[in-house]
Amino acid sequence: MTAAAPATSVAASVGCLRAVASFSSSTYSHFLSTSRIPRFVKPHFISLPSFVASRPLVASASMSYDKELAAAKKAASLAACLCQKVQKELLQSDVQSKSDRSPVTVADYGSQAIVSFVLERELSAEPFSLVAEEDSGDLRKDSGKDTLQRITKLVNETIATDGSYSASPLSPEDVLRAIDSGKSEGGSFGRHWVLDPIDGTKGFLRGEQYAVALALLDDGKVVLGVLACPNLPLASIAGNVTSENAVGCLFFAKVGSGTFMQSLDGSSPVKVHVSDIGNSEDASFFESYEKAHSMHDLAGSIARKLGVKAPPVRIDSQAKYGALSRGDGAIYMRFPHKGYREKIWDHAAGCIVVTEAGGVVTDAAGQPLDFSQGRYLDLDTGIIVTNQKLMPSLLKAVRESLEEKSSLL
Ligand SMILES: Nc1ncnc2c1ncn2[C@@H]1O[C@H](COP(=O)(O)OS(=O)(=O)O)[C@@H](OP(=O)(O)O)[C@H]1O
Ligand SMILES: [Mg+2]
Ligand SMILES: [Mg+2]
Ligand SMILES: [Mg+2]
Repeated sequence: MTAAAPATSVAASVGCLRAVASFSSSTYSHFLSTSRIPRFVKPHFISLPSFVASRPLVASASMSYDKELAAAKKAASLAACLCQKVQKELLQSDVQSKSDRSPVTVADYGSQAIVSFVLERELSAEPFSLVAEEDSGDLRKDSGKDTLQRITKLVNETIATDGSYSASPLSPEDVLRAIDSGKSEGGSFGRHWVLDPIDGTKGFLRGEQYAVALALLDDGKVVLGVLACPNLPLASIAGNVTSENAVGCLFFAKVGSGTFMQSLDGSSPVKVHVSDIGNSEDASFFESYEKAHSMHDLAGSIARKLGVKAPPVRIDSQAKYGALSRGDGAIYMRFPHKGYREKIWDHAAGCIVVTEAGGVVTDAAGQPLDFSQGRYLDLDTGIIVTNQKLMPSLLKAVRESLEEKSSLL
């Protein structure tokens, strides 16, 4: 699945404003009054006073996270509106390069500013910690002034379409501050939002798949995740084909509650489930579009061992996790080249979207991903994702292929 359909993207972007409006803060005001221990008594950087230490250590199971999920859906949907607008008008001049030479666009910055703004507004009673991909360094330089003006305009226009924030428009300084709220280091204690404002920037630039990926960690565990995929068809993309033109999916998952998908223009959510294929010959697999991001030859050798007949489906971004969560394919394999360190924002939202849909996400050694170690994932070799039935044979094939590869070196 690659190309976005321009006509349907326009329809989705108009519609998504309706959907965002329906996540109004007033609809969950009752959750504010029934919330658990106030967030302001939960310090992130200092030693625990006894009244906080008495709080159950395993927070996730008993928490509802309803207002956080509503805020996350609203934030990601509004950010997706901004991205859709930019993708339609994409100009080469909008693309900057970070020091690692990865691309970054006005939409990456604008999306991060919007998510940060919306979460802070919607959850103002809670301390706010955000681990996010972008920072404002380049925008603060003289050479970034015009870009910053453009981002500020885009952010204000997008926020205005929602109608629930009546305050005066954000200044460029407000936008820089909102972007820089994303500098948190995360960790194993307390709550941290994790954001990839555009995952798959290269896909975004090609006019293809990308995702706004937002998750919440509580004491190091992912407890909710939202994936907005503006160009992903609402219908299945199994076999790399789709019969329908309508695009724009919002996946969301909360610990213990399953995974749901709705259209970005606000249809009712439907519960999704991973494929229940048990015979690997019938499975199809996803992998990164970019060869530089994952060793396609290694995934190919694993697929041959499993007897997979279908060719790989190459799409950008965590849209792969979303598509897998609804059963469009059964396996996702990702084997970065030596030396690359995976970031938590590239997997946190996708991971809970798949696991709550009944899937399994592990590293190449079969260990669950650990999101509690800061901005990076500390993992063995690669990431594999599939359903419960296929995981044992997939792990075996991965182990054998890795052994063969290392014996050749
Ligand atoms: N060398 C290398 N190896 C592995 N991964 C890398 C590498 N370089 C970048 N990245 C990260 O890949 C993110 C894009 O996700 P995907 O790999 O799924 O997309 S793609 O299909 O390859 O476009 C991409 O996320 P974004 O920067 O948000 O687009 C990067 O974090
Ligand atoms: Mg990037
Ligand atoms: Mg990314
Ligand atoms: Mg990104």
